[in-house]
Amino acid sequence: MTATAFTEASTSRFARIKEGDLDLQLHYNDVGQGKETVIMLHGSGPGASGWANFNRNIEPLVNAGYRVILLDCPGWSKSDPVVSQGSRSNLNATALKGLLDVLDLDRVHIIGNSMGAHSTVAFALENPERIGKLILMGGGTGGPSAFVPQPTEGIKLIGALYRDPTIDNLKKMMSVFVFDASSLTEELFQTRLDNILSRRDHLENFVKSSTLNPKQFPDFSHRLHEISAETLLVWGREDRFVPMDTGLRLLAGLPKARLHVFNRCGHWAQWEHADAFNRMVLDFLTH
Ligand SMILES: O=C(O)/C=C/C(=O)/C=C/C=C(\O)C(=O)O
Repeated sequence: MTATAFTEASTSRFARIKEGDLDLQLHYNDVGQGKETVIMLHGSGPGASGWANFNRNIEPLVNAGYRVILLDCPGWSKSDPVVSQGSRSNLNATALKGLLDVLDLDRVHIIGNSMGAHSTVAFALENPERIGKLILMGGGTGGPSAFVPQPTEGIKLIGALYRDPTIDNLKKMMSVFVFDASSLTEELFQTRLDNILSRRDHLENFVKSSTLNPKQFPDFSHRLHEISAETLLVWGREDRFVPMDTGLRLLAGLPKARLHVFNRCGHWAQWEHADAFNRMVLDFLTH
């Protein structure tokens, strides 16, 4: 399958899952065919989706012979709404388990971005037998930063955008999201704003969830040693959302982790440094 052969619409799928406390419809994109499957889990920004977060990363994996599945987490994009009162990392992990069972997938590699990385670690702790290799960008655990006051400026701007979804607030958030804001086009802003405004229920539920439990992403530091999977950590040196020392904490705790830090990179390494990121991921998965 080549780049022009697939689109968001042509790969769009829905699945009903009943798993733990969850009984809902999930949306996902299913691209390519292959013996090995790579799951991609997006971050928690308003209007995020698997496709929005990873559209620069699908094709190289598909061309290398992987099946790629992009899950829209509960409460995002075309998946059903949800209010999260406990750990959203674990809620997403439960949803992923439900989807893997529906799709009859025993074991998968997972690429998680920010919240998606927190959820990947939650999934790995709950389902160690279901994981191959892990790639975590800009996340993997909640918890404190030794250097940066929290909530960070980026997370505060995400909150402002959820409460007041205007183009100005979107641009404010995105301007600290990536290192080089001049790489963001008006088309990207508009697409993202359309995604945001098309699901006001998701926005309201996110605000409600954060009020019910401000700590949606628990600190897994004390359990990281339980994860035996090979793990590639990828961070932006200038990440203003989830500071780089979170990556050092993961590196110290995960027994089989290595860390790559991109210079001139914010919170969106897989998009800001897509070519280098894609090469690194393929190398990591194949060797
Ligand atoms: O609060 C956290 O630890 C996690 C924050 C995020 O997951 C933010 C992610 C933002 C995106 O990936 C996005 O596309 O908006």
